[in-house]
Amino acid sequence: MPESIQPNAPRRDALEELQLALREQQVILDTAGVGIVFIKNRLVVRCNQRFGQIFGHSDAAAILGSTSPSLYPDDLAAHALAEAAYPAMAQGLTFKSEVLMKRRDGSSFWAHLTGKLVNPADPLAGSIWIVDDIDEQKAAQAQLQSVLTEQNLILDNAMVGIVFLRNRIATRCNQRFETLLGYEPGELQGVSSRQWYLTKQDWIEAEPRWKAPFAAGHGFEGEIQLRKKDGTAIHCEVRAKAINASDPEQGAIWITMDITARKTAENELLQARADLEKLVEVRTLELSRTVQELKNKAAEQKTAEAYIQRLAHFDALTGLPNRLLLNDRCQQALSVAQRGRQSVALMFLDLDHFKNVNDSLGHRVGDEVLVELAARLKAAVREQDTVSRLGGDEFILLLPDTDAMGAAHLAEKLLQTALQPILIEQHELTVTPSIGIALYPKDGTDLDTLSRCADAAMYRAKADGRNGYRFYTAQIQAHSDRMLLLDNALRRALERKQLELHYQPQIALMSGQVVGAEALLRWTHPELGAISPVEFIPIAENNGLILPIGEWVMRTATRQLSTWIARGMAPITMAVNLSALQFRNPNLPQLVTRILEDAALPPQLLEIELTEGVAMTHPLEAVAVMNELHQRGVRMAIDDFGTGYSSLSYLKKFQVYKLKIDQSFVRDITEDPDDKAIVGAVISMASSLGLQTIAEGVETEGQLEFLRARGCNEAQGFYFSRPLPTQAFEDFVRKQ
Ligand SMILES: Nc1nc2c(ncn2[C@@H]2O[C@@H]3COP(=O)(O)O[C@H]4[C@@H](O)[C@H](n5cnc6c(=O)[nH]c(N)nc65)O[C@@H]4COP(=O)(O)O[C@H]3[C@H]2O)c(=O)[nH]1
Repeated sequence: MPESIQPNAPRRDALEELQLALREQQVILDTAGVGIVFIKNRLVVRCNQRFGQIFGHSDAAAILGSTSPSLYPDDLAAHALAEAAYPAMAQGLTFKSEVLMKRRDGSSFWAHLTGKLVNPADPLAGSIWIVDDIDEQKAAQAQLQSVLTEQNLILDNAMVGIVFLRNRIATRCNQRFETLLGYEPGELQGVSSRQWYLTKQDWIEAEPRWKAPFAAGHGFEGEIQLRKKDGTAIHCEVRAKAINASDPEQGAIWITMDITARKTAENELLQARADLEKLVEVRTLELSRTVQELKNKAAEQKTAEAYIQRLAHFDALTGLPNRLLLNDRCQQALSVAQRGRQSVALMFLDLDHFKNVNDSLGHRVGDEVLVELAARLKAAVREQDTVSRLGGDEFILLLPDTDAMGAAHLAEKLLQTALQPILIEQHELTVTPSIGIALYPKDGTDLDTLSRCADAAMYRAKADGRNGYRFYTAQIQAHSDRMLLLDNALRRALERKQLELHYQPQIALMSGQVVGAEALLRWTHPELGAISPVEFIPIAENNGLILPIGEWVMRTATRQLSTWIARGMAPITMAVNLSALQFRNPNLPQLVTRILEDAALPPQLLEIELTEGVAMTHPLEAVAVMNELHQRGVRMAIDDFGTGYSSLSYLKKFQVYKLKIDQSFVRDITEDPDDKAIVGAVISMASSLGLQTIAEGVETEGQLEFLRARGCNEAQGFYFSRPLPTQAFEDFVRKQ
């Protein structure tokens, strides 16, 4: 603004110099970045272009003449400035201040004012003011300030600990960081971060962990354990970043969170999970054990059920079907046969004298014989046939679609098969079966009837000499019907007093005197009449009735003898037959003693007759029982001697008193040289063993003479007398 500043110098040179100086000054003023104004008498007297621009004038001249208060927002502000500035300026000082000023459009702006009086000694000479528009700078400052304030606010209220570290020294931190580590406000200022590491080693080792990411411009994140002021350790999660990656000297900001509680919770959670896993493992193990146990139980149960099923349907010893299964199969076979008009054969097979095997060799050997026989029977039949075992040595074979010829053929085959020796341990055994056959529909249409028929036929086969087979016939039917009838009738015979004893005299051959009586059982049925003991004794032995009947016989006979003696008869012996079943009763010796005591009879007057078979089946036990009876004074006789096969060695051991020569030898002794030889040998052998002999079935004088000549001690038979009723016997004795 050269035209704005008019020089006033009188001298030309000086004037020119002045003008030059003024021009220079004007250039300075015009190019100055700040507004410069000369105020006099509160009026803008002169100013540079910039001043005008600052106040909103495009031309500085436009502002000339304006009052200085108009440059301020209001008079009050103008007055306050004047109050502040003029006293200092009056002292020649430069006044500096930042004040709010007003532009032409009325808007305020911040300006930096520098003022000086032209002549401090004369304030009216005016003043020079330099106005620097610092509004933008001010705004920026304010903005910065507000940002800083916000930052501080954030810093102070942050929920995480924040620390600024430079060269690992805390330059600043928020309160959270201090409380996190248990320090008072300001305590950590300027403190090395070593302070909050657990050990120096930790602190040293931590450095490379964050240095590398910082250098790469990355942040660092990690979990570290820090130490509180009181020494306790806390778990912290830290995130850090260099303030300026390219200048590590500027330090880094570290954000720290106490995650001890979380960590503890996590650890607890981990522990809980581990515990849970362990528990689950244990439970799983327990469960799997339980499952296994259940499986085992189920398997056991299945096995048990299968076993029960087997037991229910199969014979445990041989594995053959039992009666239950046989019933089933028989029903099926019969209904098939009925539809197809076929014949079915039912075969009963029973081993002859099997009891002897059991009795002499023991049940184990007996069992093995049965197992072997079962296998042979099974191998001999067709697949559709059923071989079953009812128990003991009884087998039933069900043969579907088999007629008489087929059954006979198979029976022959079975007899041959059974005949093959069976080797058990050191024993070579041969068993023979007796077979009875019944046919559907001829003999019966149901299992029960067919069974009865086959059973009866089997008994026929046994009666006919064993080791053979018989078909069921009408004759057998009649026989088996009678057996059944007798069986039933015998059950009531004792109580109905249908039994009676007859006595057959036994004669001493030297003196001809009656020295004994054999008690022989008689059964007279009201309808059936007299029934021979030969017929009913086997039935009684079979159904067990022989025990009470036998006891009755012994009691009656001994009592009778006692009565006779009481009536004056010379004492004789009373021979009583004893069945195998009675002999096997372990209480026999006591029973005999009791009976003798009851009858008040001396024991030596009782003679117990045992058949050879009875004594020989269990020789050792027989010896024991006989010893016992012998010790009690009872005498024993071996009945039917010669029909069996007594071992001489046992004979010596038995406490036998007498041998009774069977009537089958006596019958023909007058003619048959063999019988003569046998009877002669028996008598001399008995004599050499110190045994008495009695011959039974003596019918003729010739027989008697032979026996007497050979030294037989006694005899009985029709030649002397038939068995007699009580009174008749008494009469017989008296008459002799
Ligand atoms: N041919 C012929 N026979 C003669 C002669 N003398 C006697 N007898 C008969 O021969 C049998 C002898 O009896 P046993 O051999 O013990 O044979 C007896 C015996 O084994 C059995 N018995 C009879 N009574 C009893 C008894 O009370 N208990 C037992 N367990 N069995 C008995 O019945 C079988 C038959 O008895 P019984 O019919 O009384 O037949 C008797 C008898 O009457 C004779 O000169 N010639």
